[in-house]
Amino acid sequence: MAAKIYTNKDASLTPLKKKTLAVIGFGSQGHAHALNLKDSGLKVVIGLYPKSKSREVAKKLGFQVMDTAEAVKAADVIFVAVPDTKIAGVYNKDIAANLTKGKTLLFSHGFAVHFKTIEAPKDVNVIMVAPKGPGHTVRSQFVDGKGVPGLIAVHNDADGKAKDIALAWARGVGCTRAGVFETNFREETVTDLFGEQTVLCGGASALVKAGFEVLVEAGYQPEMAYFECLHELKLIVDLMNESGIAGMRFSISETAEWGDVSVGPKIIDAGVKKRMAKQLKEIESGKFAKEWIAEATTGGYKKFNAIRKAEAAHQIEKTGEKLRSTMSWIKQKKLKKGAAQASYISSSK
Ligand SMILES: NC(=O)C1=CN([C@@H]2O[C@H](COP(=O)(O)OP(=O)(O)OC[C@H]3O[C@@H](n4cnc5c(N)ncnc54)[C@H](OP(=O)(O)O)[C@@H]3O)[C@@H](O)[C@H]2O)C=CC1
Ligand SMILES: CC[C@](O)(C(C)=O)C(=O)O
Repeated sequence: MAAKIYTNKDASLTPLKKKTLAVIGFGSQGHAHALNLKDSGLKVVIGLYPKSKSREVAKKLGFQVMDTAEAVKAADVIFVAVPDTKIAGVYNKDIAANLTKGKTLLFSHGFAVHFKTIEAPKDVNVIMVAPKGPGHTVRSQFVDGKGVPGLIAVHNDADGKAKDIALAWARGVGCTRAGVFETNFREETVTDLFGEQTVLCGGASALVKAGFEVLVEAGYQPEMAYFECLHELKLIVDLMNESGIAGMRFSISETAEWGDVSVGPKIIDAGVKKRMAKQLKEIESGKFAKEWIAEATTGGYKKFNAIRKAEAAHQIEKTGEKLRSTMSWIKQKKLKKGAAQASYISSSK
C-alpha cells in the first residue's frame, strides 16, 4: 500500500491549542518554527542561554524570551532547535531535570536521539517534525502562503497523543500545506545526512567548484565559469523541482539534452555511486557521527573552522558577489554563522 501523505485536512491544530510551546534556540529552524506557530495562533516562548545575541532579535519579534531551563519548565512541548552536537550539553544542563511526565520533546532532525547522545525518560513523548528545507525557506514559504514538505516520526508515544501532536506542529509550521510523510528517527537521520553530504550540499558544491576551476584553469573568464556552473544551476534545479528531470529536459535545447544523457553519466560515473554507497555505510555505522561529535567537542571545531575559512576565500565567492550585485532581487546577505542567524529572516506577518 502506498504511504499516506498528510495534508491540512488530516492535521488539526487542536492538540497544541491552550498549550505552551517552547522553542529552544532561535537560529535557522528555531526562528522559522517559532514565527510560523505564532502566526498560526499558538502560544510560543523562546529558550536561550543568557549571552545569546538572538535574545534581542526574538524579543523584537514579540516573543517572551526565557533562560532555557525556565522555558522547559513552562512548556508542554519543547522543540530542541540547537545544533546537533550541542543538544547533549543543553539537554543535560537545562532540559533533563525539567522534563516532567506528560511533556513532549520535539526535534527537527533525529541525530541526537538516533545516535543516543541523549535518552529521554519513558513518560515523555519524543517526536520529530522535520521540514525538508532550510529554516529561512520554512519561514519565507509560510509567509507566501505556501509550505515546505516535511517528515514526522514518533520515537516514544508516552500518552497515545504523540502522532497527533506531531501532525499539529507540522500544520502550525506550514508543512501540511505541502504534504507530510511519516518515517522513523533512523530513516530520517540516515537519509538526511546522506542527502546533504553526497548530493545537496557536499556533492553539489564540490561539483560546482570543480566545473568552475576547470574552466578558469583553462583560461576562460571567471564570470563565464560562474554563470555556467553556479548561477544557471538554480534555474535548472527549479525546473527539476517543478516537474522532475523530465520537466527540465523538456525546457532545455536538444543539444543540451544530448550532452546531459550522453556525457553526464561519464562524469558522475559508477565510481561516484560506489563512493556514495561507502559513505552511506559510514553514516549507518555511526562513524560519521562519532567523528563529527569529536570535531565539534574535543576538537574545538579546529579542522572545521580552517576549512570554512579556505572555502570562503575561494575565487567563486568573489566572482559571485560581483555578479549578484546587479541582480537586486537576489538578497545581498552578510553571512556570519553564530551571529543571530534569525536576523536574516522575513519578519512576522
Ligand atoms: N538549518 C536547517 O535548515 C535545518 C536544521 N535542522 C535541525 O534543526 C536543529 C537546529 O539546527 P539549526 O537551526 O541549523 O541551528 P542554528 O545553528 O541555526 O541555530 C542554533 C540556535 O541554538 C542556539 N543555542 C546554542 N547553544 C544554546 C544553548 N546552550 N541553549 C539555548 N540555545 C542555544 C543558538 O544561539 P545563538 O543564536 O546565540 O547562536 C541558535 O539560536 C538541528 O537539529 C538541525 O539538524 C533540520 C532541518 C534543516
Ligand atoms: C540540506 C541540509 C539540511 O538537511 C536541510 C536544510 O534540510 C540541513 O540539515 O540543514
